[in-house]
Amino acid sequence: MNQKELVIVVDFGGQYNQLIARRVRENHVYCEVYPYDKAVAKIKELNPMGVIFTGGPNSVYEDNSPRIEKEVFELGIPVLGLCYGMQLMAHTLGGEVKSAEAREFGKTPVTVKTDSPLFKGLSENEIVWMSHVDYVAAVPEGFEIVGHTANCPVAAMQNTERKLYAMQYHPEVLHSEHGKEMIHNFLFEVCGCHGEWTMANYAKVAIEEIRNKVGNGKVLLALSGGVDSSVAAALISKAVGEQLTCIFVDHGLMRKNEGDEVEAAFKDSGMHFIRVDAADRFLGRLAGVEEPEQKRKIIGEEFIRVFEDEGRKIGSVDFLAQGTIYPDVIESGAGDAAVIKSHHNVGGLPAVVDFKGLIEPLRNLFKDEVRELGAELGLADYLVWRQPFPGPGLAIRVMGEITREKLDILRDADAIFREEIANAKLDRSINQYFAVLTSTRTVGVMGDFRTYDYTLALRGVTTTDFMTADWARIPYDVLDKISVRIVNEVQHINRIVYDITSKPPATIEWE
Ligand SMILES: Nc1ncnc2c1ncn2[C@@H]1O[C@H](COP(=O)(O)OP(=O)(O)OP(=O)(O)O)[C@@H](O)[C@H]1O
Ligand SMILES: O=c1[nH]c(=O)c2[nH+]cn([C@@H]3O[C@H](COP(=O)(O)O)[C@@H](O)[C@H]3O)c2[nH]1
Ligand SMILES: NC(=O)CC[C@H](N)C(=O)O
Ligand SMILES: [Mg+2]
Repeated sequence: MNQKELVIVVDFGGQYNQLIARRVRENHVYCEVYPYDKAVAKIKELNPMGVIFTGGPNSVYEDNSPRIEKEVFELGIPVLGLCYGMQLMAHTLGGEVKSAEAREFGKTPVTVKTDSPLFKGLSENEIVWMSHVDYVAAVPEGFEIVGHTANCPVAAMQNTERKLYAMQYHPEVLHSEHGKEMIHNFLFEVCGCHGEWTMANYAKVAIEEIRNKVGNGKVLLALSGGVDSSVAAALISKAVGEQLTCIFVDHGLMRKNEGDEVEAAFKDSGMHFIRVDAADRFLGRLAGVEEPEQKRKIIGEEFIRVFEDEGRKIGSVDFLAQGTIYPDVIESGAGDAAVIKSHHNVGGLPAVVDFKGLIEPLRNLFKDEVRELGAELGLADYLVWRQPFPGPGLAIRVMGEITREKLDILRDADAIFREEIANAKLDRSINQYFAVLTSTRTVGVMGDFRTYDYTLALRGVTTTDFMTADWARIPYDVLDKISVRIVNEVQHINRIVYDITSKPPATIEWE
């Protein structure tokens, strides 16, 4: 890994911080994220090419808002402040930050100075994504304003001599139309990066690291057959071969036929593979539980207990490996970010675990990077391009209490939905699609009889990183075919709705 090309993102608690890291990496510059209170020590230790401050929910003029040591601006390393990061830069260096009367939110036209290195190659009028109430009312001495909007006097500022730059908006979000170019400009025009970091390098370093950590020990990998754990399996197997055993837990919350499909895919892969039938365990513990976070925690814990039991059977297993990726970590509330959902493999992990250590070689990667790595490792296309399926499975797609009957209804409906999406050749363009069994019942009429049955919701989204998503525009005739088939073929569903919310404000899964 070319550490010379490192950029450090300083996390002030924004929800999209990992996206910044991702944008940097898209430029083949390696990037790591550190919380604001540990960042300066890391910056001094690692001497990165550049530093980026993220946004965050606080206001700099409040007493307990996150700060950073002033010396970070004096190290001669370029700094780019975004949103809260810009406000903090202004505040720390003697500028003024105030609260505005109204929030500026959403796509906003901005006027920029194209002679700033940040805007090289762009036009004077750009569209950017704003999300703030506070604004910089006066820039610090030595700074010039290089961007403004109708409501925001300082949308971008710079001090080229000290290599300090800032933007009030979020270039990392795709809604900022040339945000990628602005980040590229910071990396290449300001920091002087060359972009030499690749997935082939990542694989090489990760394999080395796993080997060193594991030594002669044994590793148990939680393998779901999904993209992440399949890629983790390939990586760990390359690193420690026979020392790896893969455990697939069939928790009774899988989609139709999925258990058998996963078994078929891995049984003859050359890796040690064990399928555990744990449906009774999981469904027993989930009986009567309605609250989504509680379901997630129970599933997270039960997974671990199953792995521990299997570990004991194999004897002296040292490490538990999981296909955890960056979004799992951030959405479970890493650093100062709010907890949106406890992903079973992170926030749902019990405090006491019967293993010496965890191995999570994909913990810093985004979904599309994982796929790129999978392809690099020679994984089959159908595994690399599978749509993601959450570890808690159908438990978070049956709203409220889970019963075997509801699971069966959902499985059948979901299978029809997936089949028709594949028939319409939409399975690559819609990145995730599934059915949700709501707990709402409504009145219908079927063959002259009154029915009082469940409402099924269909969800389809387009996204690359699963951190933000748009609802998929599935053609009406495809939706119609799906609706007719499900109501005809699956008992106890008499109404179907299609989810037309993006993320944010909704999430992809319903629980
Ligand atoms: N049924 C399962 N059996 C064993 N391990 C599992 C199971 N479901 C999830 N896991 C573990 O939890 C991790 C996170 O689950 P997650 O669904 O995010 O990833 P994945 O299944 O590997 O990939 P994908 O996101 O494509 O579904 C997995 O990588 C795997 O280590
Ligand atoms: O392994 C997982 N364990 C979980 O607990 C979990 N919750 C959500 N997801 C998946 O993560 C992506 C984002 O989902 P949300 O927008 O619903 O948070 C989507 O791809 C979801 O399917 C999970 N995956
Ligand atoms: N998104 C942000 O970083 C917001 C920063 C600050 N809390 C504001 O509202 O202006
Ligand atoms: Mg999965």
